Amino acid sequence: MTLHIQQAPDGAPLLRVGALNLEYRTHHRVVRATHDVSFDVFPADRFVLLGPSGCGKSSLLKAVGGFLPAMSGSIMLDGERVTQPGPDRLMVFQEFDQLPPWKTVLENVMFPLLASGKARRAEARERAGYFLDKVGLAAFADAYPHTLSGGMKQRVAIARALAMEPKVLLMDEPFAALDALTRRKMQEELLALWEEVRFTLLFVTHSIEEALVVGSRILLLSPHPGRVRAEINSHQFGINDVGGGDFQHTAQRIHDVLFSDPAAAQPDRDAVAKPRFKVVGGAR
Ligand SMILES: Nc1ncnc2c1ncn2[C@@H]1O[C@H](COP(=O)(O)OP(=O)(O)OP(=O)(O)O)[C@@H](O)[C@H]1O
Repeated sequence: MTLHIQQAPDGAPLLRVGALNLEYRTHHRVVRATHDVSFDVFPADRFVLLGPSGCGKSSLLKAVGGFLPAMSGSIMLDGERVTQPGPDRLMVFQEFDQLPPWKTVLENVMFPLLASGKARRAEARERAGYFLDKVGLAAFADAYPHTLSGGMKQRVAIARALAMEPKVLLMDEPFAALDALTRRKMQEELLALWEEVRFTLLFVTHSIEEALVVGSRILLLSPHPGRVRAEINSHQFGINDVGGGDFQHTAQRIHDVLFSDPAAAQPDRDAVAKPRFKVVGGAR
């Protein structure tokens, strides 16, 4: 089976978010979710949006997904403005009830391929089988979702999204509802899958550890309303680095940038060997 890996010409960003302001308007008030957020995601990035609860991470993901319109600013995917949802941006959520319970695992993965007209039945079956194998669920193709564990359901949701070969896979705290051991295993499996398929990932979490493990680049957002505090490269960390000195040091610095003195975001002279914090904003 041929997989189409997204390549942008000339190293251009695949996804470009510019000065994005997001708001929710109710009868009584207006809630500003993000303020002037800008970032670029390149092909095969594992780009993480990290920040405290309420800083607008999910709102950003919804906006990239085309479900939440921009109040101002822009979202460009592969040179096209994002104005509505599309099969080139698929989302995996935290909840375990993303799979229609009346369809088998195989039918669940085939469904978007058939519904979107992206593949006919035979090809959809082949693709679905391929990705179910990749997430270790080939033996459960005929099972129904209610017979699966939470982690298995998330694997099906990932297989279903990847089978569509989206330009960007959007994941909103996909492992947050899992127990610690399963969560760690799922992170490991996601990285193994990425090694094989090299998809582009936009991943939301409020766990610093998860951001460092899953991400190759991390955008740090301030508390509500979310503004960009800093951006770091984190590709050097993997699952086996958790607990190590460099990992802990970086995690502590991220914590400082996110939660305490914004001046901690300033690069210090003795931290040159560690991930570079590209400071985007100052104290606010
Ligand atoms: N449907 C909505 N209507 C009104 N306000 C909303 C709505 N959804 C989110 N908000 C507000 O927008 C802000 C950002 O919310 P969002 O869910 O994007 O944050 P988050 O960083 O993903 O938080 P968490 O980590 O807790 O999920 C919050 O102040 C929230 O109360």
